[in-house]
Amino acid sequence: MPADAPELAKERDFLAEARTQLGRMRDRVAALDGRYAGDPISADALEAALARRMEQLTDDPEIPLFFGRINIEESAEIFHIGRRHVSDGDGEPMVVDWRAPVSTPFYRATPKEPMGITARRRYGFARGHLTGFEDEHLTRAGLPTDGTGTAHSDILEAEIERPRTGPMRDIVATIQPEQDVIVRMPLERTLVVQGAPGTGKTAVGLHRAAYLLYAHRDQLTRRGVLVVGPNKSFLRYIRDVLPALGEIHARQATIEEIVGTHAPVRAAEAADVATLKGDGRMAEVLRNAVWSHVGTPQDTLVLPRGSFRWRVPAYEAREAIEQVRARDVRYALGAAQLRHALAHRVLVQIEETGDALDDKAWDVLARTKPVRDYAAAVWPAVEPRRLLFRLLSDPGFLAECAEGILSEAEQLLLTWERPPRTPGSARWTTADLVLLDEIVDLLDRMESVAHIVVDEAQDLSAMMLRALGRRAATGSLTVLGDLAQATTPWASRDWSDVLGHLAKPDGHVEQLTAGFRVPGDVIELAARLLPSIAPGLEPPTAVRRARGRLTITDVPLDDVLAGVAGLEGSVGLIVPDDAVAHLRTTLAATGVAFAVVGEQDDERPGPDEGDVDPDDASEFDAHLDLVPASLAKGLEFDHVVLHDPAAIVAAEPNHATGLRRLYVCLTRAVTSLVVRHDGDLPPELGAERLDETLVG
Ligand SMILES: Nc1ncnc2c1ncn2[C@@H]1O[C@H](COP(=O)(O)OP(=O)(O)OP(=O)(O)O)[C@@H](O)[C@H]1O
Repeated sequence: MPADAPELAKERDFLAEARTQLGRMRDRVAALDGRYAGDPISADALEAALARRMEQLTDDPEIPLFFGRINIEESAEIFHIGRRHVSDGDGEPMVVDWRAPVSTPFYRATPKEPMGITARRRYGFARGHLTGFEDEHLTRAGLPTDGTGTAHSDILEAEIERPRTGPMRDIVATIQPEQDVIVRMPLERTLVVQGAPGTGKTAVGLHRAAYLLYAHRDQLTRRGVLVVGPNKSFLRYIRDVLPALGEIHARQATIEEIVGTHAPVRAAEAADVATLKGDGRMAEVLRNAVWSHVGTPQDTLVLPRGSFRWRVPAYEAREAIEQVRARDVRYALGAAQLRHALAHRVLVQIEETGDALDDKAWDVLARTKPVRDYAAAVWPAVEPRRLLFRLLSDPGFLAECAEGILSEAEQLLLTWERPPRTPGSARWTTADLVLLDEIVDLLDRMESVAHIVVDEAQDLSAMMLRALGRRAATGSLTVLGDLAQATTPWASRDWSDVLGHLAKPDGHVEQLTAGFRVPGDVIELAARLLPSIAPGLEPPTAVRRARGRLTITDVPLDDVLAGVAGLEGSVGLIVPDDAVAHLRTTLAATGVAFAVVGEQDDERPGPDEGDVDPDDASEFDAHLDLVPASLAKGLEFDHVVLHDPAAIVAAEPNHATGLRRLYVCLTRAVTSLVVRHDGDLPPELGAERLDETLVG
């Protein structure tokens, strides 16, 4: 970093002035009074908007107001770039938002393609204090480069190498060109981002959400943005990222929470049953099941009106049904349209007698009891839970709906062995709720949000993807995932299938290849599994300078834990799920403070509801996290102790899935990884080829 003291002093003055101006902006908002709005509803909305604006303008002294600067060649203007826009008293920008178009060259300019800027400056900060800067001149030849056309940056390197603590942080100061291209893709584009572990998929997806919220503020806040993650612990891990970028309007949910509005999940089921329920063919079965309710009228509709009795013969009612069905509308709308079609036939007869009737009269006819009763008999209302209950408990009905779609064996697999007595007493599983979601949508079109970011998407079944696709029917999606990390039996093998199930066949696949998390040695070990689990996929290229520390050992776990106890940064002890309870007790006995990832899912007692150990840390804030292997996905820790890999593999329904789970667990480490085994390492790790020095 250059020791250019006068320039550094100038930048510090600029920072102080920017802070003053931010304070002024905040004071101005504070002086506005929502109560003077025209009516109470606008007043409430205005008050809420002002409160939000105040929140956005809050100055956190720990967070730098800007992290970069660019010099524009043509105008000779200088722009400081930060998390939010700050203007001076005359409305001139002092700091521009990182998402503004003017900021793009900060992320993407190279000496080869300077994008209209002459220089880029990056700032070093420590707890909000400006400590230095480094300049990169993009139009001067002969610069040292790292081979990618970008000069080496110590500040960038320090950010990438920093020890990890706590939940995930934003990467706004160091977004890389290949990542920035994805972040700023147009809203209409549905994208899949395939990337090996630690290539920044989650970070990129969240920054893309923040970018889209900025670039299409009205549309996105009105119609909504949804971030979907694999489980609640993961959502807790990422929950601070968007608020740190000033965005508090994105809903974050798991797929279980999304479909959980239909009924509570009360049971789990065998993998083969859940897999079949997640199969895309189920959509066709459910469609048949819903539409099987439409009957063939045999009787005449008779509608008494005054002294007349108007009639619609059965063959005309059949015709009306055909016409409505040909429109391919949702089932419930079809029922309403049938009532109107029947009423219309009566209307025409009345008009033929010389009576002129208007549309209101048409509506009234459609709502008369004889029309409603007749329509309800041939196009009855369908209750989703009742329908699914029937499908899973009545083999005859299932056979009718699944004919030519599911084999007899598959139908048998779907049918409940011991059916519950009523739909109300059914113990629904997650896969059932996804089916209910499909039925609800067959009945009535669901509302669509403007954009969905879905993480770990490789693990979703076809039916789950359909549930998300319909929620973005008039919007778009950013789909993040890694086929090599697929650990559900219903996972996708191909991104074009995923796009098909999302009903976005035109979406396209982007790749991220640079690994920001996992050090080289650890990648090399994990990559040995790739030929068995995802033959077409490449490991990431480690951009981290640190090679990392990798130890493979069979010494007792206590000794390993003693070895990592004093290390700086977070420690994740990843263990087979069924070892958690035992290790929890063992760790508690040692008096070490730790948290169990996922434990917060089961409502912890409040302060007045029992004894909460004050030493109990909450996950991601603790130095040591005990992590069930099934919840390791998406997380990272400075130091990982991976306990009993053979048992982690064996816990999965098949060996390939077990190896993928192991791959996920092996790739959580930022600095060091200890693989602790009992002499039974999975052969795919190539233990015989392990370097002597690694084997502790
Ligand atoms: N441009 C960047 N600058 C600094 N750090 C980065 C950058 N991109 C990613 N990282 C860091 O790399 C780590 C991994 O990122 P992230 O979790 O988004 O990767 P991922 O591809 O989603 O991984 P996984 O497949 O394991 O879920 C995070 O700590 C993230 O902050």
